[in-house]
Amino acid sequence: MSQSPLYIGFDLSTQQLKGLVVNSDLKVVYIAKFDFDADSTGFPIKKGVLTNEAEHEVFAPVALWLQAMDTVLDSLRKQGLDFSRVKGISGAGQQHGSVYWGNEAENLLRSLDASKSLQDQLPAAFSHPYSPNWQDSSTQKECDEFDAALGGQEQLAQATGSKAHHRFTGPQILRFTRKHPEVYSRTARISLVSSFIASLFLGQIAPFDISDVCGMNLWNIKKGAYDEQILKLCSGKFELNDLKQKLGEVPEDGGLHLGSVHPYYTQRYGFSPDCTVIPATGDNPATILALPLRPSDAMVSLGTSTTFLMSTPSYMPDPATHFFNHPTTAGLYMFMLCYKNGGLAREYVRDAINDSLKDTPAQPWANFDKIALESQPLGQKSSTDSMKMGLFFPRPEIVPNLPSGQWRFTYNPETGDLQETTSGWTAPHDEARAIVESQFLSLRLRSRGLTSSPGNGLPAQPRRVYLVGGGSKNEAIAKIAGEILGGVEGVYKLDIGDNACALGAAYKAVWGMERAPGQTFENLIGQRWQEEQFIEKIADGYQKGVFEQYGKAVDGFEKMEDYVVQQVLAKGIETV
Ligand SMILES: Nc1ncnc2c1ncn2[C@@H]1O[C@H](COP(=O)(O)OP(=O)(O)O)[C@@H](O)[C@H]1O
Ligand SMILES: O=C(CO)[C@@H](O)[C@H](O)COP(=O)(O)O
Repeated sequence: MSQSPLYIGFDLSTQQLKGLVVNSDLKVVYIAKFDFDADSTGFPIKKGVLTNEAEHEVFAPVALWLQAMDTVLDSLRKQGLDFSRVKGISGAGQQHGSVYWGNEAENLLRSLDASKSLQDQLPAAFSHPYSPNWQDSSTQKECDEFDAALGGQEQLAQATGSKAHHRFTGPQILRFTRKHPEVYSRTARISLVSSFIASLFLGQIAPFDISDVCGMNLWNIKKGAYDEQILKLCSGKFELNDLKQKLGEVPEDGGLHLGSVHPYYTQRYGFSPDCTVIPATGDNPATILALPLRPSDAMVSLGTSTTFLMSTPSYMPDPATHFFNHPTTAGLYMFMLCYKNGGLAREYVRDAINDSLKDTPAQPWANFDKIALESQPLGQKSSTDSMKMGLFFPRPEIVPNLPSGQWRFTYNPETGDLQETTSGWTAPHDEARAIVESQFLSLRLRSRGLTSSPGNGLPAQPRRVYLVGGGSKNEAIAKIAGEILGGVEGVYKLDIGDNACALGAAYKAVWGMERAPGQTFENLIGQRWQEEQFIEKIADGYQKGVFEQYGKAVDGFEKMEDYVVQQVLAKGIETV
C-alpha cells in the first residue's frame, strides 16, 4: 500500500467535532464524527451548549471538547487510519468562542502523558471551565462601549471589519473582566476555539489565526495589528500589557509551520514525529477553503444559521456586514453575513404546511418544495401586480438587529408603495416561497456592492453560487437562490455537503505542507481540483427578466426592513 501523505482537518462546531482525512489529491479517505448531545457523557448540554437565560448567556464546557477529541482520534484509529502517514493537521473552530487557560496550562500541555486521555489530564489547565458561545447575547453594555470607542459603529467597522457584536470575543472578554475579575487575574492565556485545537496538538499555546482574529473586534485589519485604543477598553480595570500577553502574537502566514505534534500523539496514536501543526482557523473562513473560490463566486451555507461568504480584494466594511482577513491569501478578504434565522425558520413553515395538509411525507420537505415551486415569484400574477414579501424570524435576528417576530407586506414596484398587511396572503402556503425569497433577497441586498458584471452587458452578479450545509440538498431552494442571486454559470452544491469546513481545514493543511515557495492556496488547490467529482450543478443561475424583477423587489425589501427596524426602535423593544 502506498505511503503517500495524509492530512487531517478538525471541525469543532457548536454541536459536533469532526475529523476528516484527505490525501494529496484532495480526496476524502476517512471521516470521524462526535455529536455532543448524542455521544458525550457527563455534560448536561442541549444542542452542544448550556444556557443562563436570565443573563442571555450561552456557553460550552471545554472538557466536553477534550472528550470529543479523544473519541474522534480513537474512532479514526479504529477505522484503520495509519497515523504515521499524517503529515499535517489543521482545524476549523466555531468563531468567537474563547478558552481561558490558567497558570498551569503550558506545563500541563508540555507534559501530556500518553497513557492517559486528554480529558483525564487537561481540565486543570483551564482557569474557567466554559467557553462563551457565538449564540451568547449577554454583552449589550460592552458592545455599546466598543461601538463608542472610536466614535461610532462605522468607525469600529472600518478598523476591525465589524461593528460590535454580542458574540465577538472582545466584548465577551471585557464582560469577563467584570463578571469574573479573580478568574481573569488567574488567566495566563486566552485562546479562540481555533487556536485551542492547534494548542492541543502542539502541546503549547498556539497563536491566533490571521483570519479568525478578525472575529474579536480587537484586530485593526488595515494596520495588521491589535488596535491599541480598543485593547485598552477591552482590558477593563486591568493592565493593557497584561491583556496583550494573554492574547499573544498573530503570525500573518496562514500556512505557517507552528511546530511538530507533541510526543503524546506519536506515542499514543503512532503519528510521525515530523507531523506538523498548521494554524487552525474559524469555521466560516475554513468553509471558503473547501474549493478554489474565485473573488466573483458566492458561497451560501444553509445550516442551522445561514452564512453568506465571498472572497474579495475589496475591503468595504459596513456596520451591517463582516470583513475578515482571508485565511490563506494576503491581499484578499472574506466578506460574511451571518443570520440566526436559517434552517430553523424554514422548518417552522415546512411543519405548518405539513400540519395544514395533515400530511407528513417520508421526505418532510416534499410539500414545502412543491408549493414553493408552484407559487409565482413574489406572489405576483403579473409584473405590475403588488409583490408579497415578509420577514420570518422565530429567533431574534442579527441582520438586521430585530427581535423575534413575523411581518408581512405588499410592495408595489411601480409606485414604491409599501403596505404592512396580511390581506392577500394565504398562510402558511404563501410562506413557503416567501421565506426562501426573504432570506435570499436579504443576501442580494447586502452583497450587491461586491459583485460586478460578468460582461456581455449582463447585470452585476456572482459567477457561481455554491451551496453547502444541510439545506444544500434542497433543489427547490437552489432554484429560487439562482433566480434571486443570479450566477452566470449556475448554482452548485459541494459533493461533501455538510463537511465543507472540515474539508477546508484539511486543504489548509495540504497547502501549508505541500506549497511551493510563494504558491497561493487558490493555485495549489486549483491545480488538483477535480470539478466533475467534487461539485454538482443543481440549478440555473441568472435568468433574464426574473433576475431584474427580483432587483425591483430588493428595493422594496430594503424599504420594508427599514420600516420594521424604525417601528421596533420607536416601541423600544429589546432585540436580544
Ligand atoms: N432536504 C432539506 N431541505 C431543506 N433543508 C434541509 C434539508 N435537509 C436538512 N436541512 C436543514 O439543514 C439544517 C442543518 O444543516 P447543517 O449544515 O447540518 O447544520 P449546522 O449548522 O448545525 O452544522 C437543518 O436546519 C435542516 O432544516
Ligand atoms: O458566529 C458565527 C459567525 O460569525 C457562526 O457562524 C459560528 O461560527 C457558528 O458555528 P457553527 O457551530 O454553527 O458551525
